[in-house]
Amino acid sequence: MKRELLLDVQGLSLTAGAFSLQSLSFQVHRDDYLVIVGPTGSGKTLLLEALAGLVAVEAGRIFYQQQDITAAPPETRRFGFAYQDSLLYPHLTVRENILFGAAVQGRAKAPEIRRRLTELAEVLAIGPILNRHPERLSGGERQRVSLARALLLQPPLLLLDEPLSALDPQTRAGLQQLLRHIHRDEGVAVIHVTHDFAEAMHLGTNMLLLNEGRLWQSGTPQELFARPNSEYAARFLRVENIIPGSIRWQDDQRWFGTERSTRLFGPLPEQGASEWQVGAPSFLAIRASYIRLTREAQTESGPESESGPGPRSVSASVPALAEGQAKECGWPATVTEITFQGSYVEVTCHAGDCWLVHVPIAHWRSLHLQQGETVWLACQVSDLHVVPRAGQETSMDDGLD
Ligand SMILES: Nc1ncnc2c1ncn2[C@@H]1O[C@H](COP(=O)(O)OP(=O)(O)OP(=O)(O)O)[C@@H](O)[C@H]1O
Repeated sequence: MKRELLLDVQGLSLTAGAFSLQSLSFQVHRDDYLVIVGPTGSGKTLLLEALAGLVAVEAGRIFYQQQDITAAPPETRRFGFAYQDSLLYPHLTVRENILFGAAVQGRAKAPEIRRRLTELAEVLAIGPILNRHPERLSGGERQRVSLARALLLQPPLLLLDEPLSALDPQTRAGLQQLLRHIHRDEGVAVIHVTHDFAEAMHLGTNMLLLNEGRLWQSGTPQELFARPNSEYAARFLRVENIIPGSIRWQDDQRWFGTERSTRLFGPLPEQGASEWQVGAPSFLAIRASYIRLTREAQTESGPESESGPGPRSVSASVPALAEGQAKECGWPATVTEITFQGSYVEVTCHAGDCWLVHVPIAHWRSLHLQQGETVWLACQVSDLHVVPRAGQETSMDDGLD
């Protein structure tokens, strides 16, 4: 079935003070839940405001259902918009704030609007505060009122700017369920800015990573999670293992040679191989949860080099694989630190390079590991992912939560 294209953003650029959004292009289909992530000040709110018509676009075009709405006034766009800081009218009660859009259209007293208000008041648990004024609300209450206002007129497209950031974990989980329901069952497309990685993974069907007003990477959240396209994306998306080294060519295949331990990992998967330049300084980027930790030690082996034994290698041939089993590479390491994290245990291991491994609690219980022990680490060859090394180190302090 052909997917319905709702929003088509082509080369959108604008300037706000010293900041600029630079030629952003992306599409939103009716069945999309697009999450936008990026460090603070990367332009996420400005982008939502441009889509809503609240700031002027300097170049590029925005099409909504094939209509050019680039210069259309905000009230004609019919998008629901829940702001990060709620922006509720202080002189109006919560009820009047929620009904504001309907009142502008002369529909505040319409039976279907009243029904919708009652429904939203119930699911958002704001019934008891409908007659209060915004200054007497908590941050979480304000966010829920803001969501109710955005949802009242059942817009085809919802723009959400960190709508759940001030909520406690339980309320947040409830509202995430509500947003999923609105998206899946009411057929509402959503564009949702968030700093919360778990939220982005849970809700998003697509993801945009913005940095300094530019589109850095787009794809499904799972793609960005497993295969960030740059050192910046890997650090921002909190890939735990970013190991320096370079691409080596051996046995007609690409391998990753680490700088410190001089181990070869591979052969690297074909996917992405065209971007992996042999000899180029790069990083092996692997999630801690993609590495398997076991007690039994295996023997390392690897590609035969014409010039005799090369650096120690960890290859797909070790350990021996049954037919149909995913190819793995493995290497020995020493446990240096063990940290309990609730549902998993983070184990720091040294093998020339430092590796972080996340071991699920159920597996951990049978391991009985101590600091100083030698273990065997392994990952699927298909999970070996290489990112180019940027000119300068990027701070990790502003990544996702
Ligand atoms: N009206 C304005 N005039 C001048 N500069 C602005 C204006 N609006 C936004 N900016 C600047 O544009 C940059 C991007 O702001 P924006 O609010 O879009 O970032 P953000 O990615 O949403 O950040 P956060 O995650 O902190 O909410 C910031 O440096 C901000 O100070």
